[in-house]
Amino acid sequence: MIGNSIIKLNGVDIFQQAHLVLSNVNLHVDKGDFVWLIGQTGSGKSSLLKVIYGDLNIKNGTGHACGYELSKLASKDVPYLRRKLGIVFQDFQLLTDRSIEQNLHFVMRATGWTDKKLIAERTLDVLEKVGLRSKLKKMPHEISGGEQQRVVIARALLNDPEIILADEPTGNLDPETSEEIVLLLKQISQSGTAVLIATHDYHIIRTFPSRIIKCENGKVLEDAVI
Ligand SMILES: Nc1ncnc2c1ncn2[C@@H]1O[C@H](COP(=O)(O)OP(=O)(O)OP(=O)(O)O)[C@@H](O)[C@H]1O
Repeated sequence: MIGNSIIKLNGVDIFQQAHLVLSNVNLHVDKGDFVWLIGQTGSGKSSLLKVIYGDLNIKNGTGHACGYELSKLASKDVPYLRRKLGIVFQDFQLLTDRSIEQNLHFVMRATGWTDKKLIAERTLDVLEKVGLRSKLKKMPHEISGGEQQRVVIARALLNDPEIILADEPTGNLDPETSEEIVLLLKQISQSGTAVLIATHDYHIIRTFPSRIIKCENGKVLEDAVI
């Protein structure tokens, strides 16, 4: 980390194959920031997130995420970068054939946790943070959609990330449950973990006003308004 800076992109060009999706991207996200990411379908939101989690290389410019220099990121570094990022995406849902506890243990073992006592303690700790300690033994289908999303957030918190990246975290939820999820993410940001949320849900942005960045016409615009 450079000071309080968690994400720092300076003059970065982002390509999908030969197509320049976003040019001259300048973005700073600091510890504890809560940032909305908006933009029309195809405007480059996912591409920007992919750069941050090391799934897309940067061309030109300089980029840092959680202390890693993105232009020099080797494939072997990617799993370590990912441990510093909590990912809350539609594509990373819970494993349906395992309990909440087993879902969390699975990720912990995959990210290098071995001590059974520490695994058990951390599992309860993150479930406590999202208010679901009592659901430890439940299967995903035995809890609501909003509770499942809370477990996904708990899973993202396991390795004490510097930032949570969330892509449409309220996509499948009713308005009331959406507000509960965003309130939880807001509280997480207030405890020091930065939060960056890509969304098309302007209602939820109005409910939780904060900094908005927008992908538009191949640029990332700061202080966007909706
Ligand atoms: N794997 C890929 N190969 C080639 N082009 C791609 C790839 N993924 C995305 N693109 C293109 O890059 C551009 C930006 O796409 P991206 O998925 O970043 O947009 P988005 O803002 O996240 O859209 P949405 O809101 O639909 O998720 C689009 O023109 C898209 O067609």
